[in-house]
Amino acid sequence: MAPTAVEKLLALLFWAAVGLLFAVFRVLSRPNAAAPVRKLPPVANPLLLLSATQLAKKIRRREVSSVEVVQAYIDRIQDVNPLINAVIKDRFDAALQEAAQVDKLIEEETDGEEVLEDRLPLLGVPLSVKSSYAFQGMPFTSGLRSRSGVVASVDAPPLTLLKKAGAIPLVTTNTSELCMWLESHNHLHGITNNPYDLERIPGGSSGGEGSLLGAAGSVIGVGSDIGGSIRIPAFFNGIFGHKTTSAKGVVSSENQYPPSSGRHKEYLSLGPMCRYAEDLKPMLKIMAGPNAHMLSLNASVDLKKLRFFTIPHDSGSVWTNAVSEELMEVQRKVVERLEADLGVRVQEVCFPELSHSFQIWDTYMRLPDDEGNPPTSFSKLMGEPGRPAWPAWELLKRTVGKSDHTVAAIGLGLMEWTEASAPSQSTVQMKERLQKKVDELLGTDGVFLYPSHPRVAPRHHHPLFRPFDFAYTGILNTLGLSVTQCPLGLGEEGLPLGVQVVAGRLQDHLSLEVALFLEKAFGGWREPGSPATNADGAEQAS
Ligand SMILES: CCCCCCCC/C=C\CCCCCCCC(N)=O
Repeated sequence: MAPTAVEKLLALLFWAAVGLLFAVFRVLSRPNAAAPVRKLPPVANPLLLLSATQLAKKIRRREVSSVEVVQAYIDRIQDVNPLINAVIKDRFDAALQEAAQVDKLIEEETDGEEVLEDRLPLLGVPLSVKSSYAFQGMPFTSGLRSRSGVVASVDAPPLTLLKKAGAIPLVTTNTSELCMWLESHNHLHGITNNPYDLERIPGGSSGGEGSLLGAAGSVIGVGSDIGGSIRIPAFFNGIFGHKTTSAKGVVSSENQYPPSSGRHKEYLSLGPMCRYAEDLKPMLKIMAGPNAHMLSLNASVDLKKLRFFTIPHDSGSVWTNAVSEELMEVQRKVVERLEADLGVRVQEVCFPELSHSFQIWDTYMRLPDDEGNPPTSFSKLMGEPGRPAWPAWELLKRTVGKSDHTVAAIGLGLMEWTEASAPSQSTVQMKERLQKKVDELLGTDGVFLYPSHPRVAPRHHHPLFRPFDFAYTGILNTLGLSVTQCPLGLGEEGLPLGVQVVAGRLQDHLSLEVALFLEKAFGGWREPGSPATNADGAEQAS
């Protein structure tokens, strides 16, 4: 699968042009060295350091009231949001009223704690919601200026299920424009910052969720992922995120904006994002509702009996950056811990087809659905009803600061013009070969480790100059696998490290179990802004 001479030449020209543009960007956007470095305030309230599972238990036992927990999160959001800009809109007053009703219900409950746990497992626990989910009464904009003022009139099904389980939504959070970029920036709600370094990106498209969770402004949240939109923000913000097996609607993707079309329904996965690994499984169980049985979430998993593999990189794509040494090193440490603690052998494997991850993802994203309906074009989604946007015109307008769209969205619109009308047969064959190899490797008891991204959280706008690095996550959507993004401590610059834990289709219980192990072994989420975390830049990964 070595690149052809033509591909090498194209890549050379592309990277030379990008290098030039980047040099110009650096000159124009030189940071003000004299500006004080702003940091998040440390977490003062110990309630913010408990998992949703523990909070729900304490609320049920009346050791703490739901009002106290909700108020603690409101206070934290008010402290951190001016720095991270993760929240689009809050509903604090309504949430406090709902929390008071929860406390009253518990006060009057006579059926006992277990019945309550069974019926309402998240009773009284605060929740944050990505704004691509319809959330009744809240903005439903997907970062599009033309949708300013659009308010959802219903709840998306997974949100309905979480509310039914007793969770109390506090806020809706920012995304990239049309949820299709790895930086959460749009010209309606602004730019969201990474809580570990405000000059860096929180990832996207569920970047508002990632940032707020990383900042301890939320304990559980929900995201969506068609190319990495749960896992990239989970990685950059040091939290857990689960991309559910992509099998048409295990977790319903109804009432999302943009709505999925073409093959997107098959690759879009909705799933939980959270700070504590023990919340992943209960959340997913709730979000999947009647389909939860498809994921074997109740099956017990003996990690010692699993087969483990590690894939250190994408076999040398000419379009992605090389995986940094600190990320390679932390993945090696995971291998060592698995081998030492579980007595398993972790085998290194390599799939040359991964070097074409971007081409495979891109090709399959453009395919029609089973009825032959192609996906809605990006330019159409960018425009207004009946009036698609003209990306070239938008680019001209952007140069004079007059476009409603971000450079990333305009770039994606322009890229559509370069696409051939028929998919490349060699790419389709390559994907089929890769799918077969991966399915055989994983079976129903295999798990592999794969880098989440080649680098830790980049500085704002830098992904424009490395647009294909998301292929490390995107390829796993096309392959339809279950993937849990796990944090692994902080690296040299005080930024979160992590890895993707990948299991076969519908084997979500396996990657979720490995996440619990890795949280114990590596310490899970670390508080940004705490003196312990920030001493000399970082607490190193164990
Ligand atoms: C200047 C803009 C660059 C244009 C070229 C872009 C080429 C890359 C193509 C697609 C990037 C998609 C990024 C997807 C990130 C996650 C999406 C998701 N919702 O899961």
